[in-house]
Parts: sequence; C-alpha cells; structure tokens
Amino acid sequence: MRDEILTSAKRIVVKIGSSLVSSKDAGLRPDRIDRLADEISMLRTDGREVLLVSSGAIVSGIKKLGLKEYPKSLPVKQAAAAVGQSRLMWAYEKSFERLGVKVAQILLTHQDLADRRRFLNARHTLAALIGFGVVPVINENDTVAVDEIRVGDNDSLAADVAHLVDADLLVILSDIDGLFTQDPRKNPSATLIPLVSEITEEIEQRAGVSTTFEGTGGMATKVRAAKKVGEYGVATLILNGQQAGLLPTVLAGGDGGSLFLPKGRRMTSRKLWIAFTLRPQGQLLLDAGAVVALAERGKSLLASGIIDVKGTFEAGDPVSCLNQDGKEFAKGLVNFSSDVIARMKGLKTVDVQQRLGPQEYDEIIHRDNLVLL
Ligand SMILES: Nc1ncnc2c1ncn2[C@@H]1O[C@H](COP(=O)(O)OP(=O)(O)O)[C@@H](O)[C@H]1O
Ligand SMILES: N[C@@H](CCC(=O)OP(=O)(O)O)C(=O)O
Repeated sequence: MRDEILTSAKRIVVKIGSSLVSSKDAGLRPDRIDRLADEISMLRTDGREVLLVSSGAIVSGIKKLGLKEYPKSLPVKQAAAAVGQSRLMWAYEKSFERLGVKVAQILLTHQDLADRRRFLNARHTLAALIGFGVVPVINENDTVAVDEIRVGDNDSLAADVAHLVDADLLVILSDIDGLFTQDPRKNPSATLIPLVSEITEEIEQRAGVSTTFEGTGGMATKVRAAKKVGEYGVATLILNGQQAGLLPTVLAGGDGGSLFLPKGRRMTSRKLWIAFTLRPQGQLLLDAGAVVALAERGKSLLASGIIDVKGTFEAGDPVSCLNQDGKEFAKGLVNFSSDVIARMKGLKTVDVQQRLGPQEYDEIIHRDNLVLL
C-alpha cells in the first residue's frame, strides 16, 4: 500500500517549512533551497509534476530588516513578509535556473479559494503553468492577508492547494522525521509513527502545537492538513527535509517519514470545495428525521427538519448542519438567508407557502449543494 501510494503519485504538492529554508540567525538559507531544487528536479525527471508551497518569507524578512525578535504586530509581520518574499523567490529563481527549470510565484489568500470563480481561475492558471513545465512556488499573500481572509498557516494552504490542483499526494517537509508519539524536542524517548492508517483523536493529541522559532503551528497543523486531504482520498507524507536525498528515495519506495493513509474516496471538485475550503457562516440544528434523510437517504434539506438557526447569513452562504448532539455532520449552501429560515423552520412546504407566499425553492439546501462529512 505504502509503496504503491508513493511510487505511483504523479502530481505532488511539496510543502517546505520555514524551519527548512530559513533560520533565526542566518535568515534565508539558499544552500537548502539549492539542495531541495536538485531533489525536486530529480522527481521531475522521473515524470512527476511538482508544485511547491514554500514558507520562509517572514523569517527572511526579519533578518533582512535587522529585527531582533519575531514580530508580534501584524503590520511589522506583513512588512517582513513583503521584504522576505522577494528574497525567497529570488533564491528559488536562481536555484532552479541552474537546472534549466522555470519557476512562477503564486501568492494566495483564503478569499482566492473561497470564491468559486477565483478558485477556478487559480486552478486554470496552475494547470497552464504545469502544462508549460513550470514549478509553481506558492505562499500565502501575507502582506495583504488580515485574519478574516487568511489561511493562517502553510500546512493548511498546502492542503488547499492539493485540492486546487487535484494532487495525488501531499508531502510536508519539515525539520523533524515525521509524527512522533510526543514532541521529541520535549520528550527524547518519543518514537516515530511511520504509518497512520486513521487520524483518531489520540493521533491529533499527540501532535503538539509547539514550533521552532521559524515555524507556525507545529505538528498540529500538519496532522490537520493530512486529515483534510485524507478525507477526500489523498495521502500525506511528513518527511525530514534536512536529510539530503531522503525525498527522492522515499518517493521511490524507500523507508522514512510518517505516511498518513487517505480515508475517503475522491469527491467531485465542487463538493470538495464546499466541504473543505468554505468556512461555515452559520449553523442549522436538525431533528432526527432530517439527519437520517440527509445522512442515509441522500435527500435535500427541507424546512420541516430544522429545529434552530444560529448565526447570520445570506442565501448562497455555506452553513454547518448539526445533529441533535450538536455535532457537525454535513455542510451545504443554503437557498435562503438566516432570517427567512428562522421563519420557515419546522414548517412543511405547504405551510411555508401559506405563511410566506410562493418561494423560488422548496429545499433549504439542495442535495447537489450538500456534503456529508
Ligand atoms: N508529536 C510530534 N512529533 C513531531 N514533532 C512535533 C510533535 N509535536 C510538536 N512537534 C514540533 O513540530 C515542529 C515542526 O513544526 P514547525 O516548527 O511549525 O515546522 P515547519 O516550519 O516545518 O512548519 C517540530 O520541530 C517539533 O518540535
Ligand atoms: N507565509 C509564512 C509562513 C507561515 C507558515 O505556516 O510557516 P511554516 O509553519 O514554517 O510553514 C512565511 O512565508 O513566512
């Protein structure tokens, strides 16, 4: 299974952590970028298509601006990212140029992925770049991204990109061998978990949030990214990018790293987008009958099954569907605003028409716009 996943993956998103390509004292580390470029070039020669999600802009900028500490204020972080991103990109440019490979810079925010038109546009651009044999180097557009529109960490961005380009495999390169039973920096007796067949709560708890000076999110965001792509049928490999030659060796079937097996089957792109890219704007609490209708019988959601509406949202927005334990089990795009649903909830379709007049839709969420989680 492991061999087949790793050796057969054609389109691969490789995420490169700040801790690999930058350090507090040295700033950007072009030596590391050169070595990684060599290895990625080997993968390409082997017939793989590689897209990079690279961190490192902020730490490079910190060094370039002569800052002593990791900035706490957003404008200073954004200034560091702006200064550091051009340095980071220049290093990739030079490095791949040695090998006759072209690169392209892509800077994204959550908004670019949450808007279907922009999402499709980014997808087409990336497809065109891949068609030209270019290696896209993607990062969050930190300079313009305030909290509401941020993805927040590049492990999550890499998961989103894997979906965007319909990748076969996500590889997360960090400064550590993979997922350990505990953070090995704090517990030297921790051992590596080479294969994760299911991301249980226990696995999530093992992944700590502690990071290096350079990193964001630690192992927790990596496991979350693996869970996200695993839900739609893509495996994740977490690997130590500090070890020269490990990436091509493992992708050729050698040992190393932690492999997270996929859970679900591959979903259609639109359903994936609803399930994993959109952030719910509100919640609908459903009765037991509606939960069965949606979860087991593939039905659309009607007003009669709604017990309560939480949050304020407009028609077309994504919302979570909760069962009676308050657990989110589905997500979908609503046909009505929260105000209108509040007036419709619990009513049969004929009663809705009597009280609110004829409506454009019978369903609150049509099954084509509904995804079970
Ligand atoms: N269970 C765990 N297994 C491995 N590493 C862990 C674990 N829990 C926390 N970590 C920490 O996560 C760090 C990697 O995350 P981070 O610093 O964000 O790197 P990157 O810059 O590559 O994203 C490791 O150096 C390690 O200290
Ligand atoms: N976009 C930021 C990186 C944010 C981030 O998630 O960092 P990391 O945990 O090192 O992948 C930058 O380029 O500095």
